[in-house]
Amino acid sequence: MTKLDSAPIRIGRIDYTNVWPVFHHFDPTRLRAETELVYGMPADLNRKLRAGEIDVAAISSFAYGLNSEDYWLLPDLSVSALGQVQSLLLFLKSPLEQARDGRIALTTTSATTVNLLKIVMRKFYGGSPVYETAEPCLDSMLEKADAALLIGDHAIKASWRDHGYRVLDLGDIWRLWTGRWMTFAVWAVRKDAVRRNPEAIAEIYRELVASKRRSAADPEPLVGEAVRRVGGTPEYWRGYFRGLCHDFGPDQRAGLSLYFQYARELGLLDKAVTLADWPDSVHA
Ligand SMILES: C=C(O[C@@H]1C=C(C(=O)O)C=C[C@H]1O)C(=O)O
Repeated sequence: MTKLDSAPIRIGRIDYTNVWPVFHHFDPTRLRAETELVYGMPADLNRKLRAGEIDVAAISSFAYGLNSEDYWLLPDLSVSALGQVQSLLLFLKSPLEQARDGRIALTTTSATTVNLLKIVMRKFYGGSPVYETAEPCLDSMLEKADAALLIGDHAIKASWRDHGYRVLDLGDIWRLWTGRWMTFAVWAVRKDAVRRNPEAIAEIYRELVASKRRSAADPEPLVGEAVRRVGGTPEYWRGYFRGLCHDFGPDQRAGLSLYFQYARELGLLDKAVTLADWPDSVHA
């Protein structure tokens, strides 16, 4: 065995509640493979997977589109929704008519949703705002901008505040204009990591799918933990998890393909994207 073969597999875990169903029952200590969990915001994990600092991760689906030739998708895992998500939110300080050609602050943590917002503004609303990237803090973002985009738990916590802003849910808008599902995150593995250690990746994959199934069968443990760790009510979290889908079937793939097509039309991506599943996962 070479040294590389025995290095732990580094698994990226998005530090937002939306991925909990896939990770909640995933216990790395039970695996035969040696692993290390790396927590981060989606944008950090996108960069780390690209740089080979981690091997397999939940990442922004847009980041898969940028680097698809180096990655395989772990089949049937995603963070998707048909319509409202509750954690991909544009907070409007100014009327939409003004924000459309005004100034919009984008959270540093996202890749999929910032580009979804660009598609929405250009293609659906016919606007061309100036974008600036900012740390995910609603108050400082809106000091100078007409609107602010937050995702994940930052969006959820901001939505609970008595802020007085009009709020648009990007999942809702995508469904309204396209009728499609949207996929915000996928699980991707580096092709070189699979070549080095196919059995370990297969084991990790099996355990992630098992966790997803257990969570879908009984979300209550996740609901309880979300209340304890993030706040809010059990009813809120039941509704939140119900609105998310962690499968990646034909409907989700069709929605994501349309998003990639629009992103390419607008020059946000410079090539067409093929959704390529890890072929050996069938043996996992
Ligand atoms: C549903 C969500 O999906 C996500 C959105 C992402 C993005 O915009 O890049 C990346 C991963 C997920 O966290 C969310 O953040 O609330």
